[in-house]
Amino acid sequence: MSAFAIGLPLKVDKQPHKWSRNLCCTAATPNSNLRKPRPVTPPNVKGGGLPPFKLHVAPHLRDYLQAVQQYPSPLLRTRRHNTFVQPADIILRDISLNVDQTPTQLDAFLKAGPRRNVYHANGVRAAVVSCGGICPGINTVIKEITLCLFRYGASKVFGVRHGYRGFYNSHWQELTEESVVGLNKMGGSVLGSSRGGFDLERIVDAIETRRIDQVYVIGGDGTIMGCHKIFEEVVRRRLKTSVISIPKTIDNDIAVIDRSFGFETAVDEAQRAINAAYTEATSFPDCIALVKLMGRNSGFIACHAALASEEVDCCLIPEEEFVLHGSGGVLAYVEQKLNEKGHCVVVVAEGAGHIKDQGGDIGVHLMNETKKYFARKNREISLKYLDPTYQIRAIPTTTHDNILCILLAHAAVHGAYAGYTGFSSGLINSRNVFIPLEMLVGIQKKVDTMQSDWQRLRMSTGQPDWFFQEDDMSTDGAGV
Ligand SMILES: Nc1ncnc2c1ncn2[C@@H]1O[C@H](COP(=O)(O)OP(=O)(O)O)[C@@H](O)[C@H]1O
Ligand SMILES: O=P(O)(O)OC[C@H]1O[C@](O)(COP(=O)(O)O)[C@@H](O)[C@@H]1O
Ligand SMILES: [Mg+2]
Repeated sequence: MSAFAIGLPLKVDKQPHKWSRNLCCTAATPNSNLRKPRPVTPPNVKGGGLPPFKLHVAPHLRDYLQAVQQYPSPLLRTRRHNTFVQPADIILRDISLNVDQTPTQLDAFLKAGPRRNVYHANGVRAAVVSCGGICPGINTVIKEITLCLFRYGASKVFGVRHGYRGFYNSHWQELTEESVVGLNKMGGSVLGSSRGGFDLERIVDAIETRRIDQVYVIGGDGTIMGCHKIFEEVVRRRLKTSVISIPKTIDNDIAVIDRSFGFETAVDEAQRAINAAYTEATSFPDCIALVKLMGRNSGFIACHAALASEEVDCCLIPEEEFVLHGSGGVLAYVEQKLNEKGHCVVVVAEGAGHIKDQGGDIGVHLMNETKKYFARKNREISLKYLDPTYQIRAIPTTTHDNILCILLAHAAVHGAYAGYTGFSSGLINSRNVFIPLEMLVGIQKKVDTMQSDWQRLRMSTGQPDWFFQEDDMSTDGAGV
């Protein structure tokens, strides 16, 4: 489906530091046939023109259904005209530039929001499903999709139970304006969720036989891969059905977007565990408190929670190699902290050291190795181990996260009504946009240990760069 994401040939001003005011690039706009790009001139800004950009346009029903009809938005009855998004409104992804370098194409996305014209008539039948692990905010997303759909005049909103398998395995639950009241106060997913059970043919059969016009899929990286397959099959069958993803992951590991909903809540909740760990650590002599947090492949929760708490001495994540033993290892560093201040707080993401991949548990391993290390030295320590992993994802959202859920849900519905499909709503530079699904498929976002978040954390905790100190691994045993 790469034809949908359009690379834009651009006229680039050859003069360094001066982008042409009249710089023009070709881009498919929402009203054009995507196979026939037409020129779009970025709006002028004071002091110069916008730099060249590459607009990632979401697929549209018109791309494969020639006869698809356009209607005035039902929202025109209740909204002022100037509150609608214009077809050429875009959001840039790259806002940090080095002006000494030749400008390159900047990634841009269609701004999310309601359009004046829609491609679904009154009486839409929609389905909503949530898949994968639970996460704070799923219920708010379900509630707001439902409410927004009814504002547009939808006739039926179905909740598919327990993830993808629910498309063909169980009865669908009807969602109404009344039934979603108060959902935002509840953790988990009112529809249930699941891993596994993805049967593409049966899922799209169910969508087709139940005459579903819009499918909303709430889920993480695995779910998005499934969602993209559903979209492709829907296109293959030439169904007039918009397929939309609302990215969900507590680990914040979805590419392109600023952050996923629920992440901030999880980081907040993790603070409570770290605070408890700190209180324990400072209440006993020579006390080490160890907190294990979620993050199998990406350590964002551990990194942000440790940074925010300012009470953590050491944070271990999957993205950074480390050694436990030896003079440059984690255990020697913990000992140094005990010597300096009598306590040490360690936060570890569950994927750190990659022993989870072999079925191990890094938290338990670290606890055991720490005990053995100090026993060998005949040093009495206290060790407190906290594992709040499930606790941090089973709660409702905090304020900002709840607003994010509302934005993402509404953006998804606006995009679907505007005829877009095969896209995800998402936040880029704090603005809601439509992201073609294919940009999210198969990529997992990781903490970049060369970038500011991690470097800031190291500056704050004072923990060393383990990688450059591993020459002493041999002194008292094996590494991780
Ligand atoms: N490559 C894939 N193709 C189709 N469906 C997938 C794929 N990977 C995962 N899924 C489905 O997505 C759902 C959720 O996936 P999972 O990886 O458990 O959670 P998450 O979406 O949160 O990453 C499951 O039903 C799973 O079968
Ligand atoms: O025990 P479960 O339900 O499989 O969930 C644990 C896993 O879910 C995660 O939180 C991520 O799941 P999601 O991507 O579905 O949000 C991982 O950090 C963790 O390994
Ligand atoms: Mg996943």
